[in-house]
Amino acid sequence: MKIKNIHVVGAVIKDGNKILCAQRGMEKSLPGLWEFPGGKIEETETPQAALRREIQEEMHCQVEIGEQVEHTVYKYDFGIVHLTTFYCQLVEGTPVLTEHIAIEWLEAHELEQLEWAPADIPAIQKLKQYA
Ligand SMILES: Nc1nc2c([nH]c(=O)n2[C@H]2C[C@H](O)[C@@H](COP(=O)(O)OP(=O)(O)OP(=O)(O)O)O2)c(=O)[nH]1
Repeated sequence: MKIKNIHVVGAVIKDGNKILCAQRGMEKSLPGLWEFPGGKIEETETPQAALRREIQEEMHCQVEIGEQVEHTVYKYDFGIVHLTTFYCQLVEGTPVLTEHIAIEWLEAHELEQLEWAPADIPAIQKLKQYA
């Protein structure tokens, strides 16, 4: 069977020096690992539109999307994830937990304390470097 390509966007939501980190549920793929909130890009969407939609759905917030942080391609056993992360600012609302089991606000140099989804590691490195 052909392995599927999964196009995903993630939001690096910054508030001052802190970055929002979200923990995946235990019943999902990559259980309990940390990620940037976001999700799959639907066929008709731009990455930015997908990210705005996902953050609204998952965290009940509105974000303004800035520059790209990183683009990574990572092969998991369930598919090849093409992950693009963008800097974001909250413009309305306070993040609430709907799909995730925990959130943390950490400084860039603290991000490595968490166990991240493997596709996120290049973004974590980059954020640390530019902090
Ligand atoms: N949102 C998000 N997803 C990520 C990141 N890193 C990473 O490998 N992923 C993976 C996890 C999922 O396989 C996919 C995102 O899909 P999703 O958020 O729409 O799906 P999900 O977790 O509800 O779905 P599933 O994989 O359990 O079916 O990308 C990240 O930083 N943010």
